[in-house]
Amino acid sequence: MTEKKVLIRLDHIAKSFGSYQALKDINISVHEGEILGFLGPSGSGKTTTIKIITGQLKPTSGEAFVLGKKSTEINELVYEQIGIVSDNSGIYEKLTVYDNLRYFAKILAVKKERIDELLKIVGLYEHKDKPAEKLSKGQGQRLVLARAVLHNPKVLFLDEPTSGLDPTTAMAIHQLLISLKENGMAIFLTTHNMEEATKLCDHVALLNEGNIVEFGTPKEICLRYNEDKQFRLVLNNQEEITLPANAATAEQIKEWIVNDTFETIHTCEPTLEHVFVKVTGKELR
Ligand SMILES: Nc1ncnc2c1ncn2[C@@H]1O[C@H](COP(=O)(O)OP(=O)(O)OP(=O)(O)O)[C@@H](O)[C@H]1O
Repeated sequence: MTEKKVLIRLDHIAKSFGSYQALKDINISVHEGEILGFLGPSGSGKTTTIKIITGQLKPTSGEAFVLGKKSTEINELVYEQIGIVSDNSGIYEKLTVYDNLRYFAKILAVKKERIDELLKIVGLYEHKDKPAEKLSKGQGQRLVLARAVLHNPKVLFLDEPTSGLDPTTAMAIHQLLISLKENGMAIFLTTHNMEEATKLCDHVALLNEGNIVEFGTPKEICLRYNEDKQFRLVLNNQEEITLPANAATAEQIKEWIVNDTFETIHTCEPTLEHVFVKVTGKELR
């Protein structure tokens, strides 16, 4: 098997604003075909990190690389292979959905057929003649995403891609991100939605007060915090009970199996949301 290329790398990145140290010592790699979830409470340094990787901010110390190039030296050739979705996404409100994409397609030398293909994927094809200002929030977010991936970049940065979207639209965006990743794109994603991170991300980095305090697959991280091993059962009379994983419980469950006394049995490992609150001491926003 060929080794996957590292497309984003942060090497001992620190960033101070005056006397305030926003990032302390950040080290991460994101490979081709990987979605990294960059999670952290409000103000923990997520946007600052994206700005450093994409060359919009200089780190105080350390080095960031994107597509093998130092972030402080990114040129047009590298920018052409990066997609960024943030608040300021450069959509022209008065232009129609189609014309917005056609405008960027021209700049990026993308074939017109790609516009129709993407509009269908993000579910905006039937709205293609609407001015962007008339789109709903979810439709607008999908247009911004379509614009960011129009030229099929190798690396994509997404700040909260599905915040405030209905579940169907969020799912359509998830499917698009999975297909982009399967085609080799490296996706760097910030989210406050722990369910989204669990479902979508190959790896998750948990940022707190400028440091990465946990890193791993969502499953690995959750299992690290599985201290009180327990089972949750629903009995035939709908009663729900939680029991510790010990010999007495094993005996009890054996008896219930023999007598067909329960409906369901689950293990109770913590969710990423539990871990987040435990590690950061902060509730999700
Ligand atoms: N230009 C700046 N000057 C001074 N302080 C800044 C600047 N940019 C960010 N900060 C501070 O750095 C810290 C990290 O900010 P950042 O925007 O990276 O957080 P975040 O994790 O993206 O937060 P949120 O989830 O709320 O978007 C915050 O305390 C913020 O006030």
